[in-house]
Amino acid sequence: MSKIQAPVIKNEYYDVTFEDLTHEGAGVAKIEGFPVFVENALPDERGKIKIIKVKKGFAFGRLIELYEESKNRTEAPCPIYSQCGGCQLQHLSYEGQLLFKKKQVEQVLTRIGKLDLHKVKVHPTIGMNEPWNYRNKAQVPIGEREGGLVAGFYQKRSHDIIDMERCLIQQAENDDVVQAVKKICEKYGIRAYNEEKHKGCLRHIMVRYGLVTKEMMVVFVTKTADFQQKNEIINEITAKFPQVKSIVQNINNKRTNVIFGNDTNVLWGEEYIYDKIGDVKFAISARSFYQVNPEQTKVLYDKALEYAGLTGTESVIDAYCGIGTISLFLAQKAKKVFGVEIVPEAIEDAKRNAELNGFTNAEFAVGEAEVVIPAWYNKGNKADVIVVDPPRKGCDEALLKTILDMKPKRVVYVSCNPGTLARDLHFLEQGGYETVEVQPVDMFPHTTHCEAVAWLELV
Ligand SMILES: C[S@@+](CC[C@H](N)C(=O)[O-])C[C@H]1O[C@@H](n2cnc3c(N)ncnc32)[C@H](O)[C@@H]1O
Repeated sequence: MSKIQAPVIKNEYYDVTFEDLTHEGAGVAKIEGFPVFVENALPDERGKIKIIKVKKGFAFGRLIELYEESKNRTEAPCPIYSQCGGCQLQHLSYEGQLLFKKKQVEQVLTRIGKLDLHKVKVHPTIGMNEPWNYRNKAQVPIGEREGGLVAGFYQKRSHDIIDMERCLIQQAENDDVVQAVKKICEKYGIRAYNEEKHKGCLRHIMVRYGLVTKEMMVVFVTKTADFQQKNEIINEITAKFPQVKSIVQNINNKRTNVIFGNDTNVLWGEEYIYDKIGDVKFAISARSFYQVNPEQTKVLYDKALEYAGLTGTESVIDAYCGIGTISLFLAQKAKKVFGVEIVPEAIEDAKRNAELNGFTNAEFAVGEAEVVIPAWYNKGNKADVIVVDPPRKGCDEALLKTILDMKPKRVVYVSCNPGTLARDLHFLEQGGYETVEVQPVDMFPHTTHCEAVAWLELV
């Protein structure tokens, strides 16, 4: 069989029109039907590209010159946008980003979910009024340069750390604390961890901020437990930032890209800081999973609660419950909530959070949702409503099968990956459910990440 030749050649230049955006935010042009992906290009734009890599069914190009700009193009306000990989869509107007996310959901629901968009209402993406400074957690790698430390971000496709004073999607309070802590550590001669030599001390600084309570936590991730002059460093941080309520050390002695190690000790203050979403208060520890955009989290959880349609008589399962955030939102309106999560520490936090808010109708179990929930059902238990909020890979099939067996009248699916959402909705539709509505919520403005919540009814 003759091999099909790609109609493009590496290092050659082509004039193209961009038709679409990939889910990663690259512009898509077609040359004789052959897709070429180009960073920083937008649909409806025309320009000159250079082909930089040719693969079997597609190629990558670099934008050389724009002949015609999209009406949705805007100047990226961040001065380091082109170096940092954190945001991918700052060159697209915010309105354009919200449309892109809705379209992304619609495309996968049709292509993967086989859903008929005449029957399923996909709402416009709910965005933020002020889509900047929303992140409540800064997690910055630490490096060294002549005469000092650098705290910033890994340059795109490399492990070189670029110093950064301001991140436009970060809460300014977090940037202030990171910069000050870097300087304090510098003053006391703390050495940064060197990845290649596996030597040095400080690997990462993490700062968390409770948007409602204004409480802050500082976490030092170090190579070993030995952290010289920590008392002096703590004194300086607490004198400068009275809102810091907790200083924690995490030890990671491994040669790895994974940020945290297994050992975490409180160096000063509390083990937790607190924050509130709506009326519910949460204790957040250094390792807890807590949504990074608290303002939009409230929007997302309110929508999940609305889709759950609770009247106070229902028994509800919250699968993949983390520290019980959605569970406790549901507990406000349900008779009983049963939360399941794989991380034991998160379940301890969930139980503590239930107690903190005086909820006696929420119960939590540690384990894989696909094991715990079938076992619970086999013992004769049933839920009227099931809420799932799985990681990017979506729900395990064993859990989906149990949902089909258990037949709750409603399923609410909170998703951070439209592709797996569409796959799982298809499975549930095949088994007797009907998707009624899908609501994309912009949890991560200026990035390509897309969150959505779907409401399904048993037919
Ligand atoms: C997207 S987070 C949602 C957390 C929580 N609902 C929230 O909004 O904060 C997904 C959660 O699923 C947990 N997880 C991953 N695989 C799991 C599994 N097989 N069974 C139960 N939980 C799992 C993760 O630890 C994480 O806490």
